[in-house]
Amino acid sequence: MPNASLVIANWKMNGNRELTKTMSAALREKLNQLQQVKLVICPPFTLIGELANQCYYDDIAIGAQSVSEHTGGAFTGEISTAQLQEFGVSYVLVGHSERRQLFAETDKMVNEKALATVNAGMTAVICVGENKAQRDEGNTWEVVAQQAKAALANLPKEQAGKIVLAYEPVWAIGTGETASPEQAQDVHAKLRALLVEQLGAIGEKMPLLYGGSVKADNAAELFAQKDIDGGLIGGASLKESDFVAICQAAQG
Ligand SMILES: O=C[C@H](O)COP(=O)(O)O
Repeated sequence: MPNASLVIANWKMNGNRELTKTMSAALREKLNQLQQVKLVICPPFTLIGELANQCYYDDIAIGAQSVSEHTGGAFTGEISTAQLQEFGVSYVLVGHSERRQLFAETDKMVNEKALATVNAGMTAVICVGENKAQRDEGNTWEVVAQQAKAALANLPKEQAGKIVLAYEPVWAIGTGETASPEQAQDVHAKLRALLVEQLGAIGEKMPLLYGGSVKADNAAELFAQKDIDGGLIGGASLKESDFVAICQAAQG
């Protein structure tokens, strides 16, 4: 039986005002059947206000796809934690592989962004994952552990409740090539142990999400794994019927 508790939509640089309406309406219709699953949507910055208005009366949380590690000032193109919070944002994706690869975000920046997010009272969804070459060379866990440890550096234990980890193998993102449930569970179990080692008993309860080509037809099997507590969904979060089906798979 799936035991997933958190499903996060990452629209990336997709979507428009219309999608904020149709997606929130589609989810609203099913919310009473999805009570065990926390739903979060991370639209592009410009759609956050509109989506927050659409979801105001629903139990759907709003997330941002990134945030600045700085609190304000001369950082053209950036956005601060306070500016996000003013629009009702309560989750922030941190260290997504696209940010790391395409926008040169380093482990140090990921750590600073995660700390800025939790210190502001929001939940940081820290993304980690190996690329194809790293997996083929047998370095998956080494890479993932190093990213996770760096991202969690200096995190006060009492803030651990505001951290979610998302394992996203880079080779599975947007490729249609999903990690098998066994491959994903293997990494999740190791991440669970790492969290317990670093943060103590709360590590047992911290949500661990899987992301990478999660679709309506493979979600249930992934979510049924012991240490997979939900999903970070890209492409399939842009179509109402697909995303609703994934959320239903999480509910079980
Ligand atoms: O943030 C979401 C992940 O990058 C997964 O994207 P995807 O579901 O399109 O593979």
